[in-house]
Amino acid sequence: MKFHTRKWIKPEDLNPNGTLFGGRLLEWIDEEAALYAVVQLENKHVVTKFMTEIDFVSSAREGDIIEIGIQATSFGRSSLTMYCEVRNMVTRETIITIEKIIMVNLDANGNAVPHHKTQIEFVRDRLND
Ligand SMILES: CCCCCCCCCCCCCCCC(=O)SCCNC(=O)CCNC(=O)[C@H](O)C(C)(C)COP(=O)(O)OP(=O)(O)OC[C@H]1O[C@@H](n2cnc3c(N)ncnc32)[C@H](O)[C@@H]1OP(=O)(O)O
Repeated sequence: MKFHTRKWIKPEDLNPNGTLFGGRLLEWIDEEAALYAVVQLENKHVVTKFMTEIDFVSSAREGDIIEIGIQATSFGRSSLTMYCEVRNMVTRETIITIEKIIMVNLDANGNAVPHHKTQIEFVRDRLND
């Protein structure tokens, strides 16, 4: 799995306990998964449909750098299922895992439509075509 995005934990990202606010992390993950789906499905009309249980394994503190990893695990007809792991960039300690994030490919009217994708594609290969 590639960890494409790094975040530096700032005071505005903290909860009253002084650790990373879970809602902020979920926002970052949702955005990362949406962008991953946009690139894979080559369509900017995607929505989050479903997430499995979220397991906050450990936390992060102000000044920590975390990195977000997303990996496609299956391609449906209109859906894309992804696995997510967030870890501390320095210690490699896992912060959160999400077994399944499902994004759905939409048309301009917001209806689920087939994406005709079956495997992970790399942008560099598309540029070579
Ligand atoms: C290079 C370009 C630069 C441009 C750069 C622009 C970047 C710009 C990025 C913007 C990215 C924004 C991303 C924002 C992310 C949100 O904020 S999304 C907001 C929150 N989500 C929503 O509001 C979604 C609301 N739900 C819906 O609209 C409808 O449920 C949906 C998604 C259209 C699906 O409708 P539906 O009638 O359920 O459709 P249906 O065909 O039955 O199911 C569709 C698929 O979902 C699956 N599914 C349905 N229900 C479930 C379920 N409960 N569990 C699991 N799977 C399910 C089905 O199995 C099906 O999968 P496939 O078999 O087709 O693979």
